[in-house]
Amino acid sequence: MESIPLPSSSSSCLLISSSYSISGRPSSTNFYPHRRLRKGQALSVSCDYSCFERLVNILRMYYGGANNRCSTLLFFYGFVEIRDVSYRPPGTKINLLSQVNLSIPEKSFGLIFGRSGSGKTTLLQLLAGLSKPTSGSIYVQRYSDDGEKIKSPELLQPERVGIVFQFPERYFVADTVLDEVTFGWPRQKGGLQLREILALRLQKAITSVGLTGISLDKDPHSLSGGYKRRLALAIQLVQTPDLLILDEPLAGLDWKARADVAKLLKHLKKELTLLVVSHDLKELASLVDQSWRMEMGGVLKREPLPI
Ligand SMILES: Nc1ncnc2c1ncn2[C@@H]1O[C@H](COP(=O)(O)OP(=O)(O)OP(=O)(O)O)[C@@H](O)[C@H]1O
Repeated sequence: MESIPLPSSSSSCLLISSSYSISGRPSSTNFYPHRRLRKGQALSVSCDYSCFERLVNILRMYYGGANNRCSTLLFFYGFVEIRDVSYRPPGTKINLLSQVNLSIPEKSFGLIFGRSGSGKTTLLQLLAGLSKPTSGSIYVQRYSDDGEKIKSPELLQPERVGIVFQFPERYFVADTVLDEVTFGWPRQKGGLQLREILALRLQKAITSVGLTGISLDKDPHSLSGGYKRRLALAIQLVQTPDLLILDEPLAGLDWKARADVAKLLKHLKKELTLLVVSHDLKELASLVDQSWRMEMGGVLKREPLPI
């Protein structure tokens, strides 16, 4: 981990939390290029890999000056790693996945494509913790910016993973949008703090998927196809996952809804790691940072999109 010592009188720090996002909390009014920050307001800047280095240099210049208020500038980034994972359903002799390796950086967009029946959904189910690998492991590893591993790998906790299945609207169970999003939340009255946290999470999820114009009393089944997908995303986002996996997010939508969902995914990529299985390569191509082909027999190969 790189740490740049800055004046000891400083009381706030700027933290680079991954190779793609930068966040900080100024202790007093501060200027960030083109932006004034109020006391206590968090700064979050996202960029794709190509602009990361430039952004870091700007931050070094800006926060490295004599009047800066940062005590440290830390660089580290995390990867979700799948190592040598094989999967054979219990009671069978067929390997559906064979020595799969995959590494996806935080806050990036990975896409897995490949023929029907090759094992893509099976891999997503392992990532979501719905089944366990027969061998191999799935974990989160943090690295410093010089590529050194920081502490031991952490197991990828299923509660930190959101999964949106193919045609998620088929699994809607509630009569209102609000009940659908908050399904499974504690029904007893929690403390004020818990209720505030839940209300904030709800508001953030609804806003980030663009459902603010929709009444929370509306029947989820009466929404348009695109809005049903937004709702399915909100249901997952409200759990604040680190990794969101999506199985065929554009399937069955008309062209307008497909374009809307693709735009929404582009927006979500700034906030969390997305791993998507899709046959809709052209529509998602502009979002993709890394792609893999799943070959029959569950063999995964890193490969550019064939378009
Ligand atoms: N529990 C199971 N027992 C035996 N075979 C299974 C089991 N689950 C899935 N399969 C088989 O594993 C193969 C891979 O299925 P999977 O759904 O992962 O493929 P996929 O690449 O996602 O396909 P598609 O693109 O059509 O969704 C298929 O041949 C499927 O029939």
